[in-house]
Amino acid sequence: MEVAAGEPVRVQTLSQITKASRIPSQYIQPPETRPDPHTSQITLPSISLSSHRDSAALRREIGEACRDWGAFHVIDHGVPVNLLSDMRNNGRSFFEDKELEEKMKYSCDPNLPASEGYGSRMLVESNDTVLDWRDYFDHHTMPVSRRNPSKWPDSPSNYREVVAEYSDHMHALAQKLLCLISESLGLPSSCIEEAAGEFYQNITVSYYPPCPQPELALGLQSHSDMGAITLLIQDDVGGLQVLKDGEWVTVHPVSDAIVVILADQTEVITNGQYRSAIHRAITNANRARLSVATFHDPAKTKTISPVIHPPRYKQVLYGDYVSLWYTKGPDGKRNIDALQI
Ligand SMILES: O=C(O)CCC(=O)C(=O)O
Ligand SMILES: [Fe+2]
Repeated sequence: MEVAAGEPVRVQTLSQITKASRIPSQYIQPPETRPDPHTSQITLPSISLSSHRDSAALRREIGEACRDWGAFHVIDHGVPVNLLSDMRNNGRSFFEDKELEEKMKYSCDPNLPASEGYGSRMLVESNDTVLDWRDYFDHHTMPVSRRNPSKWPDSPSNYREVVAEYSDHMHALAQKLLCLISESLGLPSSCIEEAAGEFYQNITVSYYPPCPQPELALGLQSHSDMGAITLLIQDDVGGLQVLKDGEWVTVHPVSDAIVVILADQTEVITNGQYRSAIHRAITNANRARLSVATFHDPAKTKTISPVIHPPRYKQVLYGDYVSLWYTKGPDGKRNIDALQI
C-alpha cells in the first residue's frame, strides 16, 4: 500500500483502515533504524524540586543528570497534577472524540514549518524521508501575543483555558530549571535564560495510533529538540526512547512526573558541558499513546553563542538553525554537530 503524495494523510485514519494488516511503505524504516523489541526499560533519574530540599544537593543531582543523560524526570514540581491530566485528557478527546471532518477544520498549513494546528507529516523538504507514525496538534502559546485560542479546539469546554494555564505553568517551570541548570555549572542563575532570550513556546500534543507493525515503524524518528528546553508528559503506554551511551533505552512512564529534555541551544550555550538528548518514540500494536511536549525556543532573530570560553560551537542565528533543520531533517544530532568548531 502507498500513500499518494500531497494528500493530507492522518495516521489515525491509516491505523483504522490498516487494522491487523500492513503499514504503507512510506512508514517502513530501513533495518538500521527499526526499534529493537528487546530494548530495556529504564527509569530516568528522578529529581525532587521540593522547596524543602538542600539546594547544593539539588544542583549536584541536576548537574549529574544533565551530564549523564541530558534528560531526567522532575517530581514535586509544583504543577497541579489535575492540570497534567486535564491536558492529557483534552488532547486525547480531540483525537478520539471528534470526527475527522471536524478535526480537519483545525488542519495546520502543510506548506509552512511548525504551523499551528492538526497535522501529521513533519515538514522536511526532501521526499525520501520515512514518515512518522504520529499525528499531532501544535499550539502557539508564548509570547502571549502569539496566543490565538480561536485556533485551538473549542471542546471539551475547558480546552482553551487548560492550554493557557498549562502554558503558564510550563513556562515558569522551564525558567526555574534553566536557573538550576546554570547554577549547577557555577554560572549566575539567569545566565542560560539570558543567553536564550525571550522564550517562544509551542505545545505539541502527539498522538500515536496503534500500529499493526510496530517492529517496522517509528512514532517519531531520532532527533534532538532544536530550542533550549522541552518539558514532556506522557500517558502510561510508554514509548519514549532516549539514546544513552549509544544504546536506545525506553523511558518507564512515571505518573505525574515531568520529563525534562535538554535541547540543542542549551548545548551551544553551555559550550557542550551539557549535551542535548537524542530521543525518539516507538509505537504500540494495541494501544494509542499520547504525549504533550512543551518546547521553549529562542526568537528566530536571536543569535546563540556559548557563554563558556574558549567556544567549541560556532554562534548561530536561531532562525537559520531552524531553517536548516527543516530542510535537512533531524537525523539524530546532525544539525548541532555541524556547529562544532
Ligand atoms: O512522544 C514523545 O515521547 C516524544 C515527543 C518528542 O520528542 C517531540 O515532540 O519532540
Ligand atoms: Fe523531541
